[in-house]
Amino acid sequence: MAVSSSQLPAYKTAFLNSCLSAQILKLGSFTLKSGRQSPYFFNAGLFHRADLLLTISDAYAQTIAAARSSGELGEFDVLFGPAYKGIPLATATVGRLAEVDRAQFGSLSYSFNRKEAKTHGEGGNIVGAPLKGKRVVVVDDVITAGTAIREAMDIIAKEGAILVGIIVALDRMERMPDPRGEKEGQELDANAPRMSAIGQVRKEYGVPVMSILTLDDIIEGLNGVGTDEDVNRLEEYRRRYRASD
Ligand SMILES: O=P(O)(O)OC[C@H]1O[C@H](OP(=O)(O)OP(=O)(O)O)[C@H](O)[C@@H]1O
Ligand SMILES: O=C(O)c1cc(=O)[nH]c(=O)[nH]1
Repeated sequence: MAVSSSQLPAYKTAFLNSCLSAQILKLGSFTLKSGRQSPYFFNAGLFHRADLLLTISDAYAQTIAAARSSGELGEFDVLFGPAYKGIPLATATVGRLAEVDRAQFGSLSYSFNRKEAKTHGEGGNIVGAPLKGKRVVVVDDVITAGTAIREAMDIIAKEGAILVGIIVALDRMERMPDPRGEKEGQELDANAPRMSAIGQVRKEYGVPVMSILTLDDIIEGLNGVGTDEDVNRLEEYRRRYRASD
């Protein structure tokens, strides 16, 4: 299955094709951390091969560099990768940014958290650059309900750092879970529109949240390439869970 959409920029098409050929983006039936059943899943753990790691770190680096040039993203000192999948992503992206523009990005650092604090040796749960007083961009794979990104932001605040922006590979564009529960097959209340976790973070923290791909891009790319059944399932999921922002 090879995507060649005239509606998507070339870099998105190339990234989408890499994700499909390495089965990083899979179609089927998956249970998300939020409990939702999804017809697609983005497994960033599969960017382990050298050429794929270069592809994704280049996509993050180009998106960050463009946002810096346009002024959308302010100055920053550290890329922070939340454990676990954010760790190789932030680390590889720091290296790629220095290759893209050594004068501007050569002194950037990476930093990440341990899920469990270390009690011997250097101790603590931050590895890499200490965060105190530093301006930080978070690099992660996916934001769905926002649980993981909020944990990352709590760490940044606790360490005394300043959040400047967030970048993810995929914006799933879905509404935050309804605290009253969401039963399979039950129509979600159209009178109670809910924002995406990304929209909520943008509003609450006033920082840019950038993504390389969105669910709209995936559907656009797969139109006429994937099976009708797969595309219909994606469209139905988007219709059901679409966020209000
Ligand atoms: O927005 P959310 O609903 O929190 O879901 C998205 C997050 O969940 C997964 O990470 P997970 O916390 O499972 O950790 P991992 O990186 O160790 O896989 C995934 O990698 C995203 O970061
Ligand atoms: O919501 C999730 O748990 C989730 C979705 C997705 O596409 N990829 C992932 O790693 N987690």
